[in-house]
Amino acid sequence: MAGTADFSLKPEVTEYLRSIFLNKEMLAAVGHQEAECRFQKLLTCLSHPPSYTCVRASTHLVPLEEIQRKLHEELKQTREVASVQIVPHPRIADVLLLPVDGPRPVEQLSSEVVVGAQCGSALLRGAHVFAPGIIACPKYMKVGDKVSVFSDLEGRCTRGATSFQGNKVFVGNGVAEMNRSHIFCSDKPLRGVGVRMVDPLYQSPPFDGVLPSLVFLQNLPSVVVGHVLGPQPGERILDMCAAPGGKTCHIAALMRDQGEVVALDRIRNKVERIRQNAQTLHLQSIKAFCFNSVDAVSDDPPQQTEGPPFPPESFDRVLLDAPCSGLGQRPNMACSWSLKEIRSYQPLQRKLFHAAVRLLKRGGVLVYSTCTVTLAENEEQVAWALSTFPCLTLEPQEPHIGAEGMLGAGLSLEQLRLLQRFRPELSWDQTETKVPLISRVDGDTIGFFIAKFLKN
Ligand SMILES: C[S@@+](CC[C@H](N)C(=O)[O-])C[C@H]1O[C@@H](n2cnc3c(N)ncnc32)[C@H](O)[C@@H]1O
Repeated sequence: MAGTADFSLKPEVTEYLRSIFLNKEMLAAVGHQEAECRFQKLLTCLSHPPSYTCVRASTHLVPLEEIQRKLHEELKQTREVASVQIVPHPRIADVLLLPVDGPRPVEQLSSEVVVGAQCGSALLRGAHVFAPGIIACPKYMKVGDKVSVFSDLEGRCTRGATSFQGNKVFVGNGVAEMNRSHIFCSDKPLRGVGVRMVDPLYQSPPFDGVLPSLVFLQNLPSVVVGHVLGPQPGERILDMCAAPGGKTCHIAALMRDQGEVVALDRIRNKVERIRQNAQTLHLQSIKAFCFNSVDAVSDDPPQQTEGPPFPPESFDRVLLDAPCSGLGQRPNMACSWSLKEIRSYQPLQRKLFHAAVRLLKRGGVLVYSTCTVTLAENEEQVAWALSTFPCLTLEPQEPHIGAEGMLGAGLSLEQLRLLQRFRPELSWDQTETKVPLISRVDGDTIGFFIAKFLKN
């Protein structure tokens, strides 16, 4: 495939991931060759975007067909998108899908701009190059010049360089909106678009600010989480790690904004984002607080305030969308984290899990989710939870459109069947570009994991 290479990781992290995907249980089940092949496909597909953009529609405000029509009109009129296909998801009633065009045959130019790996990943999702993301550009680059944009995978390019021969990947062509001197020699803080992408490797519809109260950009597995939690009008729900509030808002919408959704996050300015998103989507049942959820449960007599900490058994349902190593995110061309950083999440997730179980009422539902692919943060956490909390049992999930849980953590086949792991590597096939969008969507997602528990 033209353009992007495999997901670039520190060698120790690649080896760690390989040991997960080639674990003993997996090798016994599928054999060495198939396990290795799946692992290689995983590394490749993580560096490419899914073949569609997923938006969650505000069906608590307006019927889906009307949102689909409005979105169509809006993209055609204000964004001047000539033809746009918008398809409702066949099983999820509040999801619209828009195909991404790519990888497109784009010819490389002689003038090169180099950006950081994070910026490069954003370009694959349809962004333009913001000036602070530019690391190198031609010596005499001026406004209006046509340039090819490359992503520096290993962070080796020197800021201000005029060229770069290291490990880089082509992400498309654009037009400079700033001179080189403005980018590298200005005293003022750099702002704004430095290169406008006119011929990106992947073309997705420009979404920023489109129908803000009616459509919300969200990965398909993240939308599935809200449905699996199954919130009902009038209930009291806790979202323990909520910012920026995508799932919080979905939960409130599924409850028709009746009841209470308590959203906690440890980072203050991120909590503000939850409030902004709730306001934009006209949701009043959300109460957001800045708080460390590890300490969100207290045996002290209840305070008069409505915020945390809360007495045990305060909530009908709890969502623990845990902070995680994020290795399922797509497209992601490079991750510079050390193995120590990747492995640091399991203990934190367990502390959060303890609080989650205590805060949940008996008969209540706990959903645990991550956007990563490791066993340590997914199936191993489930095995640990089932042995640590005898009151918990695994529950079937609806909808269940992803794969089963992965072998390797000692869970039974029956238990694995109750888990939902989105595994893009299982259906990744670079030759099958003609398969209709609707047959591809459920397999072509970010890497994601969902477990649903009942507290007995
Ligand atoms: C995976 S993100 C959540 C995404 C969010 N659920 C959504 O759908 O928009 C994890 C969040 O957990 C927050 N976080 C990390 N540790 C936390 C803690 N101890 N207590 C509360 N929030 C925490 C992070 O700030 C981050 O916003």
